[in-house]
Amino acid sequence: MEITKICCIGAGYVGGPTMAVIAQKCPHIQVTVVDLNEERILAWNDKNTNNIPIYEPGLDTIVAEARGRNLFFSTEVDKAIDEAQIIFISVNTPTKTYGKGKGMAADLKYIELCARQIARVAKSDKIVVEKSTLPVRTAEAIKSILDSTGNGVQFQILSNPEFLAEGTAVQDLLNPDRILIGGDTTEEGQKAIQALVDVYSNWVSSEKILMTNVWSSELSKLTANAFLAQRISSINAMSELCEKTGADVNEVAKAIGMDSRIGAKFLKASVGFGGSCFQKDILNLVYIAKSYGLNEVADYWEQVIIMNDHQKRRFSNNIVQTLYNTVADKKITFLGWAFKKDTNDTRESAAIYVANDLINEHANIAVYDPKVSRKKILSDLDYLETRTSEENGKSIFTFGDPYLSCEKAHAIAVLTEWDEFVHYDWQKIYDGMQKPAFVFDGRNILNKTELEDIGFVYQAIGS
Ligand SMILES: NC(=O)c1ccc[n+]([C@@H]2O[C@H](COP(=O)([O-])OP(=O)(O)OC[C@H]3O[C@@H](n4cnc5c(N)ncnc54)[C@H](O)[C@@H]3O)[C@@H](O)[C@H]2O)c1
Ligand SMILES: O=c1ccn([C@@H]2O[C@H](COP(=O)(O)OP(=O)(O)O[C@H]3O[C@H](CO)[C@@H](O)[C@H](O)[C@H]3O)[C@@H](O)[C@H]2O)c(=O)[nH]1
Repeated sequence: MEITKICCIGAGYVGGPTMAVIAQKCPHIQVTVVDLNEERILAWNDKNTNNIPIYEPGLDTIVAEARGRNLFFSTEVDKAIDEAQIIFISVNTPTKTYGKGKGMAADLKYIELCARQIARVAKSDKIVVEKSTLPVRTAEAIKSILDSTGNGVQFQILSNPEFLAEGTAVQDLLNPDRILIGGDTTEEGQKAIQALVDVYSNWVSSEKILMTNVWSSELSKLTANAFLAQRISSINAMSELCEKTGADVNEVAKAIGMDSRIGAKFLKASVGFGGSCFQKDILNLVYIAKSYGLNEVADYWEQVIIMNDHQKRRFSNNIVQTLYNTVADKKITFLGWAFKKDTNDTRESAAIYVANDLINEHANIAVYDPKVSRKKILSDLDYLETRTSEENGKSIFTFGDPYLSCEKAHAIAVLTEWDEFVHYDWQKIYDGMQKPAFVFDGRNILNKTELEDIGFVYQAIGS
């Protein structure tokens, strides 16, 4: 089957960049990204590609090249579904905040709505691709909804999880480690797999395209995130032991990372991992394991989250303790609010939880982040429902200039590893601060010797 029209439901951090790259690499395919969120679609269509809703290095250039040619952003969901041969579902699958599985299971209501909408609208055969991260066996539920229409339309469901990391999304999409496609072993299933393989083959070599059954594909995504997050919690656990013993976690990470069986990546100790995926996907994995009665499996993975929560809490406790057991009315400057560098995404960022703890201790928090707005910071805190929006507003001070944000501060906490923080004039910052001037480096990016020579009291993670 020659694919000429693709539609993607969900113009978020996955749908937007993924479809932009498909459109760039497949000029013969019309790619339409649809979303219910009008504001988001308007921003994707903004004449100035600096204003697209997602900040990812290189994304604006790709959008500028393909948009209007074969890449379209629209709120006309029905029309796009009707026209497309392949429909990607890239909607959000957050942790449930209500009912059975609250706080653990993935909320599949948006997925189900998509399936029902496709079932209602489709008049010709479609390949439906799960791009969102989903619990293993979700394809079964989607299939059941799609096959109940009685209108004779044939649907093939594929699982094609996305492995991009934010901040490097464009590079990850252009040069993926692998493309995973799960589908049925039937002849129709194999044809559908081949149609999707043909799309990716426009820029990904065949040895990187892996085909499995649907359940393996769905579960591989949760497994990959669990393994990645586990490495961070493992090194963070060691960081605490390093602090007690005089070992240095950076040295330990380097030493173990040189073992080719362990590998050097994802061993950076930090204030704790954030982002919309790791916690959500591990909690989902834990829930699935429990639902099959696999309590040891569930407990094993839950420990990754417990360790991460401990790491965030340890960081805020240490700030309070070091500042003579009180931060009340003190100015603590946060450099960074995003969950990692090179993204404007703040979901589950460690900064939110550290700020929340310090506001409980009556600190004033000054924030500078090159890509995150005051509105976003306040909504992140409001979401925790620890106190009123008004109270949050009175505790948070945001700055567009990093030097101003540090003026008269009692302490600086580095929450995101933005490159620019390393290159600041730290002498100038020191001169403007209260003394002793403390720096708590939650990302281990600053030069300890240089800072101590200036006069800072410098504390990193794990040394
Ligand atoms: N963010 C990442 O880096 C990443 C990477 C890999 C996989 N994932 C997975 O991809 C999925 C999407 O994540 P995201 O970060 O892009 O989420 P997101 O919240 O940024 O985007 C989802 C979009 O879907 C839209 N939407 C929801 N229901 C809809 C409907 N019925 N019709 C039309 N639009 C609808 C929302 O308005 C939103 O704009 C999740 O399952 C996530 O786990 C995310
Ligand atoms: O050694 C490390 C590596 C990462 N982090 C932190 O871990 C979090 C997640 O980082 P990263 O994995 O790079 O970004 P995400 O965009 O969350 O990407 C993860 O989650 C995505 C969504 O499922 C997957 O597609 C990706 O493969 C997976 O890496 C961030 O807070 C990082 O600062 C560390 O603390 N130490």
